[in-house]
Amino acid sequence: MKVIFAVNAGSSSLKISVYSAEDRNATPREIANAQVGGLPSPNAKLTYTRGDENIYKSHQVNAESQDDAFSIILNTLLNDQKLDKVKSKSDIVITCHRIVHGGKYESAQIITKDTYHHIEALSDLAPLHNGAALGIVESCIRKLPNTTNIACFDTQFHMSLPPHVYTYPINQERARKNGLRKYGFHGLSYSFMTRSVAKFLQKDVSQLNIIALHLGSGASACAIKGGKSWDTSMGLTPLSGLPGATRSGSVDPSLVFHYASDVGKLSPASTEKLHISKAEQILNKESGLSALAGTTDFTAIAEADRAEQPQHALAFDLFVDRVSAYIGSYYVSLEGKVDALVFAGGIGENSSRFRSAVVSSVACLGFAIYDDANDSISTKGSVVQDISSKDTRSKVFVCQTDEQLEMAYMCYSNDELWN
Ligand SMILES: Nc1ncnc2c1ncn2[C@@H]1O[C@H](COP(=O)(O)OP(=O)(O)O)[C@@H](O)[C@H]1O
Ligand SMILES: CC(=O)OP(=O)(O)O
Ligand SMILES: [Mg+2]
Repeated sequence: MKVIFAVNAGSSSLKISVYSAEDRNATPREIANAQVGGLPSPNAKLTYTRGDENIYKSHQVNAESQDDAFSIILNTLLNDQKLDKVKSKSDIVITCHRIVHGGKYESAQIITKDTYHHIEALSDLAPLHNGAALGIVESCIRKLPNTTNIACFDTQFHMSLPPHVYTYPINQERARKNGLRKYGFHGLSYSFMTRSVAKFLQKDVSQLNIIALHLGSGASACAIKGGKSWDTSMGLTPLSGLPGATRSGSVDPSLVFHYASDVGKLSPASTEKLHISKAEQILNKESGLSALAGTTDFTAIAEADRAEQPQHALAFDLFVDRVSAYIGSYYVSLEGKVDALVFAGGIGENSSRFRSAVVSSVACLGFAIYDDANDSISTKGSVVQDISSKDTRSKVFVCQTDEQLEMAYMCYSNDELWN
């Protein structure tokens, strides 16, 4: 029996799921799940579930960083007497980590000194993520000496992008030398969605074409052709494409030079290890929904009275517009052969109003939803839920994506990682 930890450091959350497996061929079974949301904050919220039992629903904790949140979750798990498979730190034999930027790694890797340094070198390309995730890897090396640490990359799913999609039209020698290309992110989520939707439709993964939307604090879209990533909206870094909670998404690159004269300088948030310019700080952390509406709480944005809070309405409409534009573009690049449009992520799974607005705006492509189904998505329901109206050619689904389960699945299905 092995106990696996799956650690997912998102930009605003830390999610850890604990799995047990009796043997190599058993499916990972989740025995506990803990999340700290609203990071970083002295009012962050801890949610903890053991089996079917909710222990904490929204318990206030002080977590100024992802690493603080990791210590809080580790202590919660170790102090829970009823979690009998995790009695001590030595019970945790595999810890898989979601690493957002993995450069050109095509598969999950055991973290050695070399892999660690390689991931560290990529940190500047994912300033909200890699550094935080590596801080947790370091904590695991220190605090869980029996564990093998495994890096599962957000980028690996997108290594199938064709050259005409991943290439930027810039000097090619410079592009190759500096690794300047589209990498794409949220790959663990897209890989989970692909497997789950194929299973739901009883189709072979290699026959599946979908337009998948992962809409969380970071938001992206992905065209999946024959079960593989064919195009995606994020690029060299997770900044491009759709706007996010605090990220601008794509803007005219020249905007940077007109924003203010000193944005090329190092941001005060830079550290010895991580160098970010003021421009990167502004576009990654001070833009997006928060710059438009003054909040990153999408429920508040979606439910606001349009006349009383026009800035909320603007943020909502702008997000609908950008998401719809990707759906249109990917519908064309998939030659109209689309099995389903799939919504996932904190916003995609929870905001029926947003799904409804997006699907209305792409109705000309033949998508339509059944309102009753859209309004009654249940987190206790199945992983994939169909919200399309009856007679549509292409389906609309909501998928409760699970990046942690995808990582556990990768470890279970890979001999090298398992042994
Ligand atoms: N019930 C809800 N209705 C609308 N939006 C929600 C709801 N729950 C969470 N969200 C939004 O989802 C986003 C966080 O998504 P999530 O995927 O958890 O983030 P992360 O990128 O940190 O993994 C936030 O913008 C939050 O406001
Ligand atoms: C890649 C990325 O933006 O991740 P998240 O949405 O978890 O912040
Ligand atoms: Mg996320």
